[in-house]
Amino acid sequence: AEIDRSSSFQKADYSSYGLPSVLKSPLAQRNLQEYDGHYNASHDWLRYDYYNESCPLAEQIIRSTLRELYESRPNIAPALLRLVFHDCFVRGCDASVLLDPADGIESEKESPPNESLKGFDVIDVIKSELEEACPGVVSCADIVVLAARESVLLAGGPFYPLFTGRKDSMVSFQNEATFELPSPQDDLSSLTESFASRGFDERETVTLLGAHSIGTIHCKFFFNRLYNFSGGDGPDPSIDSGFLEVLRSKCSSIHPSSALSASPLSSPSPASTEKRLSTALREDPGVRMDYEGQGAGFGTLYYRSLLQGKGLLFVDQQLTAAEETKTWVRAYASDLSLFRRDFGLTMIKLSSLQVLTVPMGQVRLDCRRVNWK
Ligand code: HEM
Repeated sequence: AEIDRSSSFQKADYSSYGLPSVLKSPLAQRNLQEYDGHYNASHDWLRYDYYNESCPLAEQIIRSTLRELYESRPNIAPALLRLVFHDCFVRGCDASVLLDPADGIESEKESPPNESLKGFDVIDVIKSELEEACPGVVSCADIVVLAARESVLLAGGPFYPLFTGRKDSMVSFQNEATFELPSPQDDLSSLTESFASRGFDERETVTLLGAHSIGTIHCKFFFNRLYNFSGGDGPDPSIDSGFLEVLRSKCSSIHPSSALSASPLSSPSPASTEKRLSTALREDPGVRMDYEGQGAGFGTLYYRSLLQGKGLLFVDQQLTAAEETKTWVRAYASDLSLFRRDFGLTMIKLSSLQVLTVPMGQVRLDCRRVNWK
């Protein structure tokens, strides 16, 4: 993509996004204390505007490249938002999800929960622009978090400030990706346990799942809810009946054998199964998360749908299964600005999980490969 280096973006001015007052909220204070503790403990090098001297245009280049690509491919925004979750949730935000399989590397990309991840080519484009501007300086891990931040903004979500200075991992963690990423079939207690293991409380878990306001979910991830829920022969009783018909008709073309069985993503899948799943994905039309065509509203529509029994994934609908989480679903359904504030703060927290900083890690020259000296 061509970069317009002449256009000068202003340095992020958080006041125009209303963040300073946000940062005074109790949730923010708690989060910031956690970040401070985190950074002071071992990560003194993550800081605001890390590339100020070494690559002053870095964030602008990421922004303008994405904006240009987004014009013709708006689905890159949901893809990159999902990518940051899958990177940061598995051993932290270290770009390990970007590594291709190679000698000695069993890549996370090839683990079943990552099978339908997209956006790797977009990261490559951004990386090559950055390499041209400042060779060997900007890490892939920073690109992943900054690209997700721009994607949220492009999709109509909030802006949030991010520290930079992450380094890239030299290993990929395929087993962890297979077993530790949550499953679309998780019930509420598995979901909250899984997010608690990464330091997110129930409120933050509800907040993060608001990312499912945008993008597409392939039918195979919820097909069992339409016909043979829990191994029985009826639909999931928590689905609104009119919505059930809509979903059945949207997913009528997929072959039931390609749908997930009871516990699909929690066990490793042999190569033959992966091939079958990829073929199935190509034939699966999926359902857009803003299926009712009410505009790509980032936020409240998702939570309002949950309150009406119109969640797509079982795990989404589980947010209404207990008061502790349902309270936040209700709050976000009716208060867009509360959701936007919390979402920004929780994305800051997600983007700061277990980062690698000097002297650990490296700045990969190609995000798909480790630099071997
Ligand atoms: C319990 C936790 C989660 C589970 C089980 C889960 C699962 C899924 C599944 C199965 C899909 C559909 C993929 C496809 O059809 O190809 C999806 C899509 C997506 N997920 Fe999640 N997800 C979770 C949490 C999150 C979080 C925390 C984020 C980001 C902060 C996120 C962002 C997205 C986005 C943006 C999409 C749409 C991707 C696209 O259209 O390309 N998810 N997720």
